[in-house]
Amino acid sequence: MSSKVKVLITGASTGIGATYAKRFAERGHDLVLVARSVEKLEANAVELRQETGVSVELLPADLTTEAGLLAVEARLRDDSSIGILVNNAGSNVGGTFVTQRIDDLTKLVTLNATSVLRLSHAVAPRFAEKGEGSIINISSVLAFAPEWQTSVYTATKSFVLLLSQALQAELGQKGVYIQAVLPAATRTEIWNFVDEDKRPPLMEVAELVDAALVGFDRREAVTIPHLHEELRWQTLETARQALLQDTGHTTAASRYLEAK
Ligand SMILES: NC(=O)C1=CN([C@@H]2O[C@H](COP(=O)(O)OP(=O)(O)OC[C@H]3O[C@@H](n4cnc5c(N)ncnc54)[C@H](OP(=O)(O)O)[C@@H]3O)[C@@H](O)[C@H]2O)C=CC1
Ligand SMILES: N[C@@H](C=O)C(=O)O
Repeated sequence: MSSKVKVLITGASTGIGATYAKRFAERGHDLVLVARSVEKLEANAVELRQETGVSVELLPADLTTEAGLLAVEARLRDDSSIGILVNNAGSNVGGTFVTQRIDDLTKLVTLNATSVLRLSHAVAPRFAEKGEGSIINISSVLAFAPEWQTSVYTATKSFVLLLSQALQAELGQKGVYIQAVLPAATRTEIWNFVDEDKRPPLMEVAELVDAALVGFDRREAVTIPHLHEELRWQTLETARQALLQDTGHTTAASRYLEAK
């Protein structure tokens, strides 16, 4: 049993989540791994136990179902040894808004957004009470790019970013750390829905996660590993705050006043 806090990672069977599992195991954290594919989870668990000696528990769950969400929420609420939650599970769907099936879109929202909300809410009271605990939410740079790709996926990633920033504002003062990680194109199976010749240049997943963990160790609120010019993010945030400061008027802006 590790003396370090236990880490629960969703979407830990492949890609970014599986790499987070490897890295946290290498740091000596016991793990709880969540995904649908028991076979992949078991294979990862065997390798991680052999390589690092940490405890690895599997919690197979489909986070687009009520039963799956309830099972993981209960574990997060009841297991006080879990001190880090990585909300990573996510998917995308191909096609355009008008061609995508609404069932697929509602599942996408449940996985990418509702699961982040519900699992964060399952741990936040305990973390706040204890005055410590971390939540890593995997958003995307597409949170800034509604015109770039499928609309609903982008909207879910904007939700994750804004929720993370709001929770950091509320819970940071109580000792809880919330990190929003915004990857850009990274080599994982999520790209399977895009033809190989249509994919952008991809960052290797270990490079992405290692950079994100540097941000985590620095307690950075928003971590954007692909963004080389940090000033671009800082400028966006400054402009956002300035916009908010200019919305306290009681009369409409002159550009909306019709000539009398
Ligand atoms: N790769 C990239 O370019 C980028 C990825 N991201 C985000 O990174 C996160 C991880 O994605 P990535 O590693 O790339 O993709 P992968 O497809 O490689 O991994 C997705 C993970 O989520 C799990 N998952 C999918 N559906 C469900 C479900 N219904 N219930 C529970 N788990 C589920 C999968 O496991 P299983 O199928 O076994 O359930 C898998 O472990 C996502 O949130 C994604 O939006 C953000 C920006 C860029
Ligand atoms: N392309 C998206 C993943 O599918 C993303 O960059 O978030």
